Amino acid sequence: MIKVVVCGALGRMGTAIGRLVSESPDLELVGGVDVKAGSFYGVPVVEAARLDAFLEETKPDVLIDFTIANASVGNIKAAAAHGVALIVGTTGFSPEQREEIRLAVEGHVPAVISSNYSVGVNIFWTLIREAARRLPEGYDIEVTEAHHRYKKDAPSGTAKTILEILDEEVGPRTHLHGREGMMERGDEIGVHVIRGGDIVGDHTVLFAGNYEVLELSHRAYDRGVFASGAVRAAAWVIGRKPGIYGMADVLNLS
Ligand SMILES: NC(=O)C1=CN([C@@H]2O[C@H](COP(=O)(O)OP(=O)(O)OC[C@H]3O[C@@H](n4cnc5c(N)ncnc54)[C@H](OP(=O)(O)O)[C@@H]3O)[C@@H](O)[C@H]2O)C=CC1
Ligand SMILES: O=C(O)C1=N[C@H](C(=O)O)C[C@H](O)C1
Repeated sequence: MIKVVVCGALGRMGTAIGRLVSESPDLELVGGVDVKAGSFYGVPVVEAARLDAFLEETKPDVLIDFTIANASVGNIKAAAAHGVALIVGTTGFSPEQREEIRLAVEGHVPAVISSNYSVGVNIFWTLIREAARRLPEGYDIEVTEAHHRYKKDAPSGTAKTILEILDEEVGPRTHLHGREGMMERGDEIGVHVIRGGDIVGDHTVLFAGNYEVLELSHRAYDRGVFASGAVRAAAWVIGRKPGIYGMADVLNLS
């Protein structure tokens, strides 16, 4: 059995992941970590300050982290120091934090890090790459994302991954976050963020040319799509060489 600890256990994603791990025949949920102690699915959730001691006591094979960027970096370092494999779904990292994570992980433990664990979004990213590569010059590009009212980071991690893909395929362009007032369109990529209600996660890329618009969209209806991807990655990551992997590796898309 693969022993799993979930960081952010009492959050929206931690709860969904904990349930799937507890129901899996191949995985054993040994506990959770959150800001406050508690329990979930019959196992303890310990306070964040006890993470090191908890890893020492429970000796998990994998730690799944869906918390917040500032907390996640420390959780990743703790797991790597204990030789625990990682699945990281947290978004909103700064470039400096990404570098800290890379240094903590590379050469130490295998880690899957993805801004989106759904199968659909991972296919969506390949379609965006293909469209951006094939369309001739002259198409304007706009990226829109919508999420629930509680989401803290903006734009979403998925939207940032989309922008990375577009930059790779069409060359780096300015990312213009919203528009207001008088302005002429240049060759920027417009980025638009919507927050409201209980929207699980919508992303759209629009390529607008003369007399035609190509629009690619993905809509998640339930967090289960992210949770099941993260749990699938947890089973996959065991036994891999140390280093950073993406969900495309798990799904064999690359
Ligand atoms: N990659 C993907 O597929 C997906 C990624 N996400 C990302 O996952 C993250 C979590 O999302 P979501 O579950 O909606 O957020 P929630 O706020 O519901 O859950 C996060 C949980 O982490 C807790 N937390 C904060 N600091 C720590 C810490 N140091 N150690 C342990 N737990 C801590 C929070 O406690 P408290 O509330 O008390 O601060 C909260 O319970 C976000 O970054 C989000 O963007 C979300 C969905 C899919
Ligand atoms: O916070 C969320 O809810 C989500 N976050 C991820 C992101 O920032 O891209 C993935 C998904 O869209 C849901």
